[in-house]
Amino acid sequence: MTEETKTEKQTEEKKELSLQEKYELCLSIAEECIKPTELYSLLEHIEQPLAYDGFEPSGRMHIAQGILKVINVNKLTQAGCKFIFWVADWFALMNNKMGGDLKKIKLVGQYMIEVWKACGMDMTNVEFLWSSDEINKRSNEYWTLVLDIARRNSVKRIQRCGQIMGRNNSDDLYASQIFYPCMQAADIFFLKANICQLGIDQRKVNMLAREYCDLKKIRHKPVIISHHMIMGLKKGQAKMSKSDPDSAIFMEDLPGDVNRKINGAYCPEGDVEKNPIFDYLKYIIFQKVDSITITRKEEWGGNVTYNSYEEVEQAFIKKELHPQDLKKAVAKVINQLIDPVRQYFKNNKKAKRLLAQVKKAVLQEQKRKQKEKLKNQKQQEKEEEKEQVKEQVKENKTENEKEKK
Ligand SMILES: N[C@@H](Cc1ccc(O)cc1)C(=O)O
Repeated sequence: MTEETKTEKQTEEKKELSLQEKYELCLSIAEECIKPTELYSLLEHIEQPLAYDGFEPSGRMHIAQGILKVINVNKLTQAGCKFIFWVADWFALMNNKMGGDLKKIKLVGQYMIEVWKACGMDMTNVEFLWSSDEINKRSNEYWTLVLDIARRNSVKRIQRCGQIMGRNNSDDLYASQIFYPCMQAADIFFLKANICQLGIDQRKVNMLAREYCDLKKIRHKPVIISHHMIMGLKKGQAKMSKSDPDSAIFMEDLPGDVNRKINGAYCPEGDVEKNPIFDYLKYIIFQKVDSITITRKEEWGGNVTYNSYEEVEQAFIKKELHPQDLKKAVAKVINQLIDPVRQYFKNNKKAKRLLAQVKKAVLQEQKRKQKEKLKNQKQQEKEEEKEQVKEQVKENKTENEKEKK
């Protein structure tokens, strides 16, 4: 094990925590918590609260889905929770992922579970449940819930949840994308989750579930602990994007990919706001290591070790630390953090085969999407041409009329 990874934070060790410590550990995940007082009471009165997160198996896995999720899940299980990962295979299908091919979606789901296992998720109190299996097992209960949620909400209200499927409010939705939010809200009650531990992009549907509790007079509403969404690496990219491979580090990126992407990342000198490198430092790196060492020539200030995120931030703001030197150190730590995943997929035969299948499916999906985009472009061009012809005819007509007069 290397120097950096040897100093993994204590949160990953098992020790009995006080109520206050558990509460603070849970809150440390939150960009937003609704509501902290309810969270406290939950931890106080329930022996093992149930937390859940869901994910669409939809392609490659970026570092936020990988390492950030592991950090959050480990914190919650250490705080005494049980954690359910909802493998949202049907949701990926409804959202037209992997060309709507459930077989491919399931393959990606298996791959994602393997990655989490490989990068240090403590599995003791973690369970993976596949949405299609669980819904089929208790289908009456599930669909009764979904229909009740659907009948109590307007189409407009459901459309406003578009962000949970990566859609804008103004986007045209498929009919399946109207089912989707109703089903996601139902999941919370179906799974009997006490805590919704999803990204802040999922807050609208979690709020809808809390509103549903008001309508149904359900006393204990689910507590929402929403985590931060890590920025994309390029300038102005608010979030990581699977369609732009350089916007994020992916869990099976090679060292050369990591170095290139971090080197090309937006990191303006002296500015820590809207700076993705600082997002990585705060939410990933300093969650996993206690210090980071910058190696540089004597003439540039010599080597220096920072023992906290705040120390790096201060040095950067004071311009004692140059973006280039920082990037080199950041790339090195990221490479160390994802190396166990690389090794696992290299050395474990079954995992290796799975990765090859996933890569093939992802490639097919990319091609399909490109084709679809091209088709849409052509369609649009055709429509524009039609419009132009119409305009022309109109103009000619008025010309003729003028001449007649
Ligand atoms: N909407 C989530 C996936 C999800 C699906 C169902 C859930 O109950 C929870 C989460 C995503 O975009 O990744």
